[in-house]
Formats: sequence, C-alpha cells, structure tokens
Amino acid sequence: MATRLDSDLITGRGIRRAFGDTVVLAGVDIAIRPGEVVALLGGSGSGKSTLLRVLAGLDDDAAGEVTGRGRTAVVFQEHRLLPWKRVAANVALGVPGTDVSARVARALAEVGLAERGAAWPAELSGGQAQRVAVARALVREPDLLLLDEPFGALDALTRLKMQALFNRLRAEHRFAALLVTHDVDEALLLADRVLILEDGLIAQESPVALPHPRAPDDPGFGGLRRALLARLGVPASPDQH
Ligand SMILES: Nc1ncnc2c1ncn2[C@@H]1O[C@H](COP(=O)(O)OP(=O)(O)OP(=O)(O)O)[C@@H](O)[C@H]1O
Repeated sequence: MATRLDSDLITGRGIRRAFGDTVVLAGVDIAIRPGEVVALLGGSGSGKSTLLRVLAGLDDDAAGEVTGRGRTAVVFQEHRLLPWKRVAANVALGVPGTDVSARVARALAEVGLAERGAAWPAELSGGQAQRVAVARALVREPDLLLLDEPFGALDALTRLKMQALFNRLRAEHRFAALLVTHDVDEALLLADRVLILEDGLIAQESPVALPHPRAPDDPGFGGLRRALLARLGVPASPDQH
C-alpha cells in the first residue's frame, strides 16, 4: 500500500486507466522514495508501460493523483535518438543551462562514449545507442529515472553490461528509479523492491534485501527468483538457479 510520506519522491494514488471497455489500471497505489530502485514486473499487457507513462506525465487520460517532486527523466526500450542530429546534440536536446556542452561530455564519458559525441546515431550499435539514451537522461541530473524495458532489445551480453553500468551510475548519482522489465533476473540484480502488476493492481511487493554487487549464484538470489517466477506463473527450467 502506498501511504503518502513526505519523504516520497513520487506517489501515485488510485491510478485508473481504461482503453475503451478494457480497464488496464484499476486504482494503482505506488510510491517511490529517494534513491530507491523499484522493479515493476507483470505479464505481457498487464499495464506496466501504461503505469510508467502515467507517472511520467505522458498520459492525460488517466484518473487518479500523481504527486512528485524533483526532476524526472524517462528511458524507453527504443533509444528514440533523432537520426539527423549527432550524438552530443541528441544528448543536449532541450537541456537548459549554460554549461550544457561540458555536462553532455561528462554524461557521455560516464556511459563510456566520451569519443562518440560527433557520431551519427546510425553509426552506433544498439547497445551504444541505448547508452546515449541513458546519457540523455543523466545529463538532466534526475532524481527519478523512469525506465521502460531499457535493456529489453539488447543481446544478453550487452544487457549484462548495461545492468552493471546502471548499478555503477546508481551508486554514484543516487537517483531513484522505476524499472519496467520482463526479466526477473534483471529485477533481482538491480532493484530494492519488486512490484508485480496483475489485474490492474499491485498484487505483490517483494523486498530484495541482497547486498550489491549481486549475481545469480549469490545466496538468497535463487529463492527469490523461484518465488517470483512461480508468482508470475513461469515454470523454472532445471538449468536455472
Ligand atoms: N494507446 C492504447 N490504445 C489502446 N489500448 C492500449 C493502448 N496502450 C495500451 N493499451 C492496452 O493496454 C494494455 C496494457 O498495455 P501496456 O503496454 O501497458 O502493458 P505492458 O504490461 O507494458 O505489456 P508488455 O509487457 O507486453 O510491454 C494492453 O492490453 C494494451 O493493448
């Protein structure tokens, strides 16, 4: 239950959203505290992206109340870079302030792309383009990152690297995040808390009290993983931890 605390960074209360006769969000309560990483799991079509869009202020047709403080930045599964602008210009787009180019250079360096500011988006790999999308969020110095399957389109090895990058950036910048993901391992590697969205409501909340850095063979990881997979109705295969 999301009781409003003054310390919360963002709170959604009674969020409802329907498309035609289909109720996707049926009165969701959610709160995220400063510095906290919350993963949002749920079946395909359960409304995860819809909830993220409402929290991001990108959906005018939802009912309920969202109150937030601090700066928010969003990262989507597709990088959404403008192909006719170079990488640095994409990161700088819409960023207020005077020292923008220095901040852009710093953000690109933080995601390991210090040398690629002058490149065109089409010259980047999928993983690099998604790093640029992360830099574009970072340069805004967000208190809250809203991430909609940010690593979902990447190959497994690149995804692992991006997860490690996320944990590094998080330790350094201490932003809070809501991470929509299909991947139970990703949720357990990154999040402090895992929420499951089901039938339009937050059906389960699981704390992930494991120290960082985490790995799937850490004590406690396998048990949490099995419990979440079972809750999501996914049979664990024998080769999984
Ligand atoms: N603009 C829209 N118009 C009509 N229906 C929509 C719209 N956006 C989402 N929906 C429907 O709302 C439901 C929830 O969609 P949403 O994308 O939020 O789910 P999700 O949990 O993020 O799914 P996935 O994990 O497959 O990405 C789906 O049935 C989807 O078809």
